[in-house]
Amino acid sequence: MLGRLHVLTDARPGRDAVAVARAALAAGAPLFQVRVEDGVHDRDFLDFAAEVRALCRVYGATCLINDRVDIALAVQADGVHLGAFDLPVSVARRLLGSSAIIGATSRDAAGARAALVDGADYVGVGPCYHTSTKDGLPDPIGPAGLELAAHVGLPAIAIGGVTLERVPELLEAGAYGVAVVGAVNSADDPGVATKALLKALS
Ligand SMILES: Cc1ncc(COP(=O)(O)OP(=O)(O)O)c(N)n1
Ligand SMILES: Cc1nc(C(=O)O)sc1CCOP(=O)(O)O
Ligand SMILES: [Mg+2]
Repeated sequence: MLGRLHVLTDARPGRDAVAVARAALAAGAPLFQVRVEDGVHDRDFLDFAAEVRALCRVYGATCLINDRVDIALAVQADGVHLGAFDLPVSVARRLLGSSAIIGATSRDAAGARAALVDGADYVGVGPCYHTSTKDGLPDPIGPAGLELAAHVGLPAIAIGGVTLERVPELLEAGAYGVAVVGAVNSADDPGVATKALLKALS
């Protein structure tokens, strides 16, 4: 079953993303998405992904790779998350096979319907709120925008500015789950933050 809490790695310089991953996984995070900053060398992405993938195995969690089908194959991840500028879902499916988990970013209902037709397993819908984690995003769609994309037949994972306090309104709008960077990676205690998010999602 697809996890309801997707924790994305925060590999910005100066952060110990692996320590955060270990704490979140130990606290029960069911799914990690390995995401690195633009410009990271392939070799470094590969090594980091292999480390997180190995940790996910220890804790029985799902491991997805952001953007990169080749790295997912190389570390035997469970799947990938793909956006508008990444490989199409259909190509990733051909390369990864039917059992791979493939997520697609959707910004509206039309995008979510396209992801469904393309064979995605879930849609990452956002930005739901303002986020300081990523630049260049369109205006936030809010719970109302999420609601439109969450009812096309694929599990919707709300992303962008998701906090513990916002989880109830996102679930109310039809989210299957949430994806977070800051809410876990910038928390004083990533394990405690993970547990609180899981409780809110249950
Ligand atoms: C769950 C989830 N939803 C959306 C995204 C964003 O993906 P994308 O649009 O490809 O942007 P980058 O993350 O690659 O910068 C995501 N990663 N995860
Ligand atoms: C990686 C990413 N993609 C988004 C999108 O809307 O496509 S928002 C986002 C960053 C999410 O970080 P935080 O939980 O700290 O707001
Ligand atoms: Mg992408």
